[in-house]
Amino acid sequence: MDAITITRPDDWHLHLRDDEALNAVVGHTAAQMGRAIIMPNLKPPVTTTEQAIAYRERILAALPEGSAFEPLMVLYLTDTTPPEEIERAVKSGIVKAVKLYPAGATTNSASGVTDIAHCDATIAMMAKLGMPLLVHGEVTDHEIDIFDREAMFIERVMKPLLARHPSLKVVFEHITTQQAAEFVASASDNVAATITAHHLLFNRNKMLAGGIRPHYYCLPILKREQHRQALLKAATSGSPKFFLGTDSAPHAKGDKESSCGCAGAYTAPAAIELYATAFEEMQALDKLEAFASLNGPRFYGLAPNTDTVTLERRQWVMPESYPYASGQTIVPLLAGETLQWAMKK
Ligand SMILES: NC(=O)N[C@@H](CC(=O)O)C(=O)O
Ligand SMILES: [Zn+2]
Ligand SMILES: [Zn+2]
Repeated sequence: MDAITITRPDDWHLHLRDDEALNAVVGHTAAQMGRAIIMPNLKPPVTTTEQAIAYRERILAALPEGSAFEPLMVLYLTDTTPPEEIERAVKSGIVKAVKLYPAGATTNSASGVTDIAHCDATIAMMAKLGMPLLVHGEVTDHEIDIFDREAMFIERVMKPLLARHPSLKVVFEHITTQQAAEFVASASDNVAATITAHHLLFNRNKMLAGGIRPHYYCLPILKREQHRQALLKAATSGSPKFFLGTDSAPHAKGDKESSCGCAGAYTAPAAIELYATAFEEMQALDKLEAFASLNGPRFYGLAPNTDTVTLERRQWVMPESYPYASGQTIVPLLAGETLQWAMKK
């Protein structure tokens, strides 16, 4: 196959940041995706419907002329988010989900949830109103090895949470392990997962063998090959529970190439091309459309996009960097490397 046309995809897990950074990155996603679920881990986080409405306006204002890209907003759950905030969020029509960051688990998660028990009434309201909970699924216990934090989260948090709220819609975000893929596949229909392109394409050797490569450092951290294989299998299985979420997470070059580098891979400039490469590895390009463009809207109760995108087998070189905020630059994943698929402009 030398070209493939699919319904325009959506990104069900995206970081756009704010202000100058937002202006620098939003065009990359808007060129490919019809919609995206916008992560609320700003400084300060987007914790209220009012803040989500204002953030959405800033995103719309930052879009290139004529773009039809639609940001879908998310609230950042805290220990003190009241159930009434969920009612306001549903009423607004623009907030599509609420995000659980265990406090300390990842970038800008300091205001996250210290103990999910504090959120019980609010989560009950979400279950009642059909508001999905998006989960960064890693325990934060410093005793737990960083490579085991996702698998441990399933046992310690995810299973008890679903036992208590069996009808809650849950998206296990950016899954990275065989345990998570198997858990989601065997859970009830209200449980789904996003998978990033980088976790489908790379194992931890890419980050650590023959030199430490900070642009491959993200959370949850890349795992061993066995887990990558399980993710590829899940993404290409045809199950509607798995869908595209890039977790494209921009950080300035200097904040990545540092003695204490930030977590996050910037994949937005070639998101759909990277997924096509991963699906081709499994000889499953015929499964790409469901994963990228159909399963996500179905889970969120939305219609698929009505236009299409075409991918061509054509080599191109990923730029070494793009402009970012405050005169800084941002290094995309696979900077300077040759990609095999290109989106037709
Ligand atoms: N994935 C990451 O490594 N980083 C994300 C946060 C997140 O999604 O956990 C970020 O905001 O930079
Ligand atoms: Zn996360
Ligand atoms: Zn993320």
